[in-house]
Formats: sequence, C-alpha cells, structure tokens
Amino acid sequence: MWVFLHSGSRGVGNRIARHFIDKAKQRIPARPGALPHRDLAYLTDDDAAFHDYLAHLHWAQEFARLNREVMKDRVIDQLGRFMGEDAERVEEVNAHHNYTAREEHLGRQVLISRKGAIDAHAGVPGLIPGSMGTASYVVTGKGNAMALHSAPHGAGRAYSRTRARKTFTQDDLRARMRGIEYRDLPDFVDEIPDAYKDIDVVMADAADLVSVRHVLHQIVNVKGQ
Ligand SMILES: Nc1nc2c(ncn2[C@@H]2O[C@H](COP(=O)(O)O)[C@@H](O)[C@H]2O)c(=O)[nH]1
Ligand SMILES: [Mn+2]
Repeated sequence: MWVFLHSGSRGVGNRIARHFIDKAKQRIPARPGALPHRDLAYLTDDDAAFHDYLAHLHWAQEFARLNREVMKDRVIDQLGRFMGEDAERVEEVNAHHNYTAREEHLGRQVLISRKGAIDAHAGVPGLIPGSMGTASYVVTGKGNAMALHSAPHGAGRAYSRTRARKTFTQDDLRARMRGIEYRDLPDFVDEIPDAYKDIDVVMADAADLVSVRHVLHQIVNVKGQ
C-alpha cells in the first residue's frame, strides 16, 4: 500500500515571492532597455536581494518538506490505529514539484525552477498522481537531458476550477468516485477526475522521461478544505 500526501508551503512561499517580485519591480527604472511587461521584472546575482530571495525560497521549500513529514507521521499513525497494528514503513519518496535548485544542464550551472514538474534525473524516484479517482504512478527518472531531467508532476487540469464547477455536478462526482472512499461534499466537484487530463495519456507521453515502477489505484481519498 502507498500513501500519497500533497502539500506545499501553505502560502508562505507565495508571500515571499510577492515580496521579492515587488523588489524586482522597484528596480525596473534602473534597468537598461525597456521591459515588455512589469511582470517580467527580475533580480540579478550582483544584488543582495537576489541572494536574500534564494535563501528565503529555500527556507520555504524546507518548511514545506518538514510540514509534509509531520503530516505523513500523523497519517501513518492513523493507518496503524485503523489496522490495529503499527504500519511498517518500507519506502519513502519525497517528490516536490514547485521548487528551485542549482543544477548542471547542457554543460552549464543554472538555477532551475520546476513549476509543476518533478526531478527525473536517472535513477531518481518520483511520484506522478492522476486525480482523486484515477491511477497514480510511482516512477524512476530516466535522465532525459533535453527535458532538463524533468517529468510532469501529475495529470494537470483539463478544466479550470470555474469551468469544472459549471460543467459537473455532485452527482457526477459520486458516479465517478464509486468504489473509492472520499468526502462527499459539493466543495470537491471541481476536483472531479474528468476535470483533469487523462493520466494514462500523460504517462505515455512521458515514456522518454520516466520508467513506471507501480500503477496505483485509490482506495481512500481525503481532500482538505
Ligand atoms: N492521487 C491524487 N492525485 C491528485 C489529486 N488531486 C489532484 N491530483 C493530481 O495531482 C497533481 C498535482 O496537483 P497540483 O494542484 O499541484 O497540480 C494534479 O495535477 C492532479 O493531476 C488527488 O486527490 N489524488
Ligand atoms: Mn502541487
């Protein structure tokens, strides 16, 4: 049995980003040439704010990781209680999918941001979830240099939350989740599996990026509100 847990920095990373984006925007008048758009404002590595930003960014990534550790311990604890004996941990995979790291790509040292992507260096374990009702994959990276050693982080949305809420009903969600234990609330209509791309197609497209170790089918799904 595998337990998938999805959680980020709970808003702190976003606050940090907004703080430093403001700093970058303050520097626009001093930049040579005109920027096509204010949202393209940037910091350069001769600026203390650049290094300050990276330090805060890495702090937020670590905060998110430690949060997941706490959540994971609690989930495993509850699983043990439910089964009447401690759950034995056989293997753990930490696959963050919104983060920045220093890596070498195509012969250059760079800062790479994987935003909705996972590390797929050769031999690196990864997780690619489908949706609350479809398959999820446990994978191993193949190290595809042209893909910057990356792979998709999930199926990804086919419908925006707004469009999904307009298109699907709670009855549709019930029909789709038959056989899976989940929290039957109207809040999750926009999470209906139909609102996501077909994970099996995504995985077929990712065949050059990762190899598949396990294809998982859900038993229980718990979404936060
Ligand atoms: N196994 C599950 N996968 C899910 C669920 N809800 C969404 N998803 C997939 O995960 C990715 C990552 O989420 P994101 O919000 O960071 O994009 C998403 O694209 C879906 O493919 C779920 O309940 N269980
Ligand atoms: Mn995410």
